[in-house]
Amino acid sequence: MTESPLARLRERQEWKFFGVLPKADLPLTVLWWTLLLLSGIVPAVFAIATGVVVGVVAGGGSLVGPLLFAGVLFLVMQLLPPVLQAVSMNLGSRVSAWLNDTLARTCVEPPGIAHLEDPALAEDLTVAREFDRGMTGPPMFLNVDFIAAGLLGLIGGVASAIVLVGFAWWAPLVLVACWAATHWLLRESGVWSDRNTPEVRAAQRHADYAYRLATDPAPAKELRLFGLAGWVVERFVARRQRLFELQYRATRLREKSVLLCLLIVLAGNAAVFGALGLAGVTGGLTIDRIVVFAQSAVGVSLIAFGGLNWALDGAAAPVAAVLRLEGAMRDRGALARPTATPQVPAGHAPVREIRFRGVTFRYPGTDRLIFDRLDLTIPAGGSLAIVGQNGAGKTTLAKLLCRLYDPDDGSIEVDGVDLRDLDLAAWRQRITAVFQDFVRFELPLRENVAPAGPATDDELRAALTAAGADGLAGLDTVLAKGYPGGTDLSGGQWQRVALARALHAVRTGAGLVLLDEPTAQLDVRGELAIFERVLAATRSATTILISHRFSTVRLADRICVLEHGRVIEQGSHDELITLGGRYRTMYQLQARRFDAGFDEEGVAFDVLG
Ligand SMILES: Nc1ncnc2c1ncn2[C@@H]1O[C@H](COP(=O)(O)OP(=O)(O)OP(=O)(O)O)[C@@H](O)[C@H]1O
Repeated sequence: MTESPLARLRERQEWKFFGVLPKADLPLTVLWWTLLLLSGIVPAVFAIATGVVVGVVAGGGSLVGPLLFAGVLFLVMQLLPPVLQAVSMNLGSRVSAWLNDTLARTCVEPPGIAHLEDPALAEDLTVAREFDRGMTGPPMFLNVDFIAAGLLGLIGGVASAIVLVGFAWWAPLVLVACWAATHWLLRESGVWSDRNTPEVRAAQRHADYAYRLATDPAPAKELRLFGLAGWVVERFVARRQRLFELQYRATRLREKSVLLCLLIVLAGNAAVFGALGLAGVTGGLTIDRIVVFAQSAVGVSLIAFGGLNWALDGAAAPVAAVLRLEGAMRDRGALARPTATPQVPAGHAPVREIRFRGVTFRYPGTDRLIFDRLDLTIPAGGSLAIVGQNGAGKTTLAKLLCRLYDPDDGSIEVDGVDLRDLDLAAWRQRITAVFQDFVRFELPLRENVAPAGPATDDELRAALTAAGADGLAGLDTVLAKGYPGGTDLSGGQWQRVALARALHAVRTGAGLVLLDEPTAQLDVRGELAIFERVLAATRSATTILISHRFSTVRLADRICVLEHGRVIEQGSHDELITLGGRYRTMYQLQARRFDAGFDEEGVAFDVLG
């Protein structure tokens, strides 16, 4: 089935661009279009007014009225452009703001996170995020100004063409066709058409990455240490160069096309002006009418070339990208629908147990099986440590518990209710976590500990003390350099703050605590003391600890060993040591490494590879 022309038009990114303008700012858009129409029509009316003045001069009569009218029009013609420019730029900024807000919402709103990891969406995401940086074209506020100039040409040209109908019906048709052909010829010759190719977008992504490597503080250490400064700059310059080349190639006027355009335009104008001249000579047209029509014939040329296509391509690309992402991210970040009315977990969930039943899971868009019919029961109210080699799936298990993804097969049940049938927001309110890559909010310590809501100073201090983080900074000190009075913390200090955040959440109702390497950056002495305190503070909750440090692992009530997507051993520390399986091997390996007299019991050891 072929699409209707209207449907095809609606699919065009230019159409989408104009559709977004009223969403960005309705009154400003109405004003913009009104000013555009006025600005486009006034010069054609001015041509008529000058014709009237010439007619009066030639034929006699009072000049006051015609001169006054022409004078007012002239004044309006002088006043409109700066006003239109200001409105265009303002509207462009509103469009930028709308796009940025929409993109932020689009990224944040889906309940899952797969949409942020999907390579198929990465290019659109780059275009949508970077459009105002000027890497592949002017920023939006300038583009809207260029678009206004282009539209003005079109409206002005059409207005002049309408006036020219008074001379001969064919004259405006010929001129409009000739001038419009310049658009078609130049566009078809590829002048504007390849500005947003995958190659441009890929170059943009690489340039952007190199730029961030160079300007962000985090990579600064490695750049210097590994002597990568030159490499980053070269990479950035090379990608930018490539972008410029692509841009240049895309915008370069092809000589052959231009020559053809000039010939067409020359022929059309020769015909019209020839006819005008002839009509003047043979007395078919009076001088005032010749003045009007000659100006109109010149006015039709406003349709020509213009930067309209070019500016529209540039402005419409991010709009189309954001609108595409809106739908795609909603789909990719969606989770399975509940089979019944979502249930709100009772009390401090879970009450009895969490059970993984035959859970099979691959990350979306990948083939590797992370869990293969995994069965695991986590009794509520105790602590469970999960151990296993790098990449065994420990963090993935925590992410599934947070329902950031759904299993491909099997189910995760909380007190017998499938996680998919629980009210997601209510479930997440009952979970707290310290992830390996926890967020270091550039906010005051207060909000780092209690980001979700207000807390009293006493509550905050209690959480900080339990996490061994008292005295790090004032509650209102911003934990980032670059803010007045701001400070940065060491890795271990940050980890204590993240622990305090989790402990505070437990105090305010979280019943499931996920700790993914929560003490990896703590010094050996601090680690044990703090972990014991954390266990005490989370006694009322169900705690899941992921760790390579057996000194903390052994403190958990139960331990499970994850390998090849399944649980291969389970039990208390003593039980697993007695069992003499994988846990015991790993434990002893680590104990031996740290057997250098740290601790008689071999308690203080470190990461197992
Ligand atoms: N977002 C993702 N998309 C695709 N694959 C992923 C993603 N995150 C992790 N993986 C893969 O899933 C596997 C399990 O990762 P996971 O982070 O759960 O391991 P882990 O047991 O926590 O490892 P570690 O001890 O190193 O922290 C790894 O092979 C990893 O490459």
